[in-house]
Amino acid sequence: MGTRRNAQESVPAGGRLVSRTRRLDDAPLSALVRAAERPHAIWTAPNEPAVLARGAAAFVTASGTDRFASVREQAATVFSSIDRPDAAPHVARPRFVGGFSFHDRHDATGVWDGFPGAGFVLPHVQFTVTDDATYLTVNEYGADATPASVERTLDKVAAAARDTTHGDLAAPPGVRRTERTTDRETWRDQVEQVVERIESGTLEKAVLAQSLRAELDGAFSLPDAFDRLADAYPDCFRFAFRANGGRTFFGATPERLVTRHGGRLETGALASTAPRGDTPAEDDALEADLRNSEKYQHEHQLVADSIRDQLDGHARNVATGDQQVRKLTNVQHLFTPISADTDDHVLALADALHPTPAVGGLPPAAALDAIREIETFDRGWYAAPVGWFDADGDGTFAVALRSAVADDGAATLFAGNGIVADSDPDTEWEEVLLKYRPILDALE
Ligand SMILES: C=C(O[C@@H]1C=C(C(=O)O)C=C[C@H]1O)C(=O)O
Repeated sequence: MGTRRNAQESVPAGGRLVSRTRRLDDAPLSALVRAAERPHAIWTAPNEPAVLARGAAAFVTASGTDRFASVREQAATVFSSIDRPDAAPHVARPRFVGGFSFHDRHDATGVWDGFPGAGFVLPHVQFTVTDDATYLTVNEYGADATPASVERTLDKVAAAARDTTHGDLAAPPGVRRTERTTDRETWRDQVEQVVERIESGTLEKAVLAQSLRAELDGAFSLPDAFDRLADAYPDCFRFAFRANGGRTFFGATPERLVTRHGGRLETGALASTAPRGDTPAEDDALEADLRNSEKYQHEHQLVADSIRDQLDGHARNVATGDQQVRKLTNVQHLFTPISADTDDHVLALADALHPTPAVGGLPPAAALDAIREIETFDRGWYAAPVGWFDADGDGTFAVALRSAVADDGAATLFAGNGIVADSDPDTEWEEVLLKYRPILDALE
């Protein structure tokens, strides 16, 4: 993402962070995204402000098993020098936005060229969009950052934002041709391999995924794709991150990894999937099957129990809410909300929780081995944490599902499903295909 800096030169020492905020007249996110041309990052989540990042005041990268802690340390260096008026609106405070790779060992090559093991941008120009207002925050970091230069940028960007008009939603680019990393036969074989490992007692559950390359008829437009996802998946976390070479990783995921706000954390288990019905009666019947199925309940319970275990040492007073069914446009899932008290930084919580067995499996190490050995594509940032954090350690991370990485002419989509002892390869295949729908519908 963002700049060409590597880990060693991520954050120059001895800088200071100057941050100033101004409230703008009505400027909706969609119009700002259209005007931004090449935003570094876009983040929207249910019940929290949206963040749009243009340019980088600082960019931190990291790799390997320590990448969560490394990002936190580098960001702390930047935040420690902050010059920002006490009266500045808290909602528009500077936030790092970015994400992680799924695996500890990650190669930023192929479609993932430009996406490091961890990459977070502190926006130079940061728009924070709430239900009531849009704020413009300008951040500058360096030995020569001054309030005067920040104010000049504020003037310029605020004037340009006043002239921002909404612009029209164009027709989607259209998909000319699709190509799978995994054909149906290979998928059957992969599911059987997982089931064999489960039967031999080394594994309880593993999530198998695949990818789909879609060649586009027209040019990919992030603002259009983003607007379409907003219409179809209003309750999801929508995100987009742009890498150096010009590729964009984007999606609309229903899965919160964790939110930390003050001393409270919110997470949950989202696992087990059924299609939506064509009629209300059919939909109710599918929901009843999901709720009453021993297989789906087992698969779901493994995730909920594991999340509580993963929070051990990071949270107190862990409370589990009643199981619900989350209905999305394409599928329905079992969902169990979990909340707790915590003193940890959101990055420490994301580190502890990633990957939950909703996208990895159990036991965790055996599941990750199975995924690495059996899957025939590179997960990159798919199914990994994406989100934001601030100077206080508050933030939100979502699990980057229902996602794709796109350049001008093609998009690679990702989708997977949990495999347990009694999984049927053909049923799993159909469920996986449904998970491509959000992105395919935004492109076709
Ligand atoms: C792996 C994906 O989804 C995950 C797997 C699910 C399942 O196994 O039923 C359900 C929701 C997600 O936790 C995906 O969307 O690619």
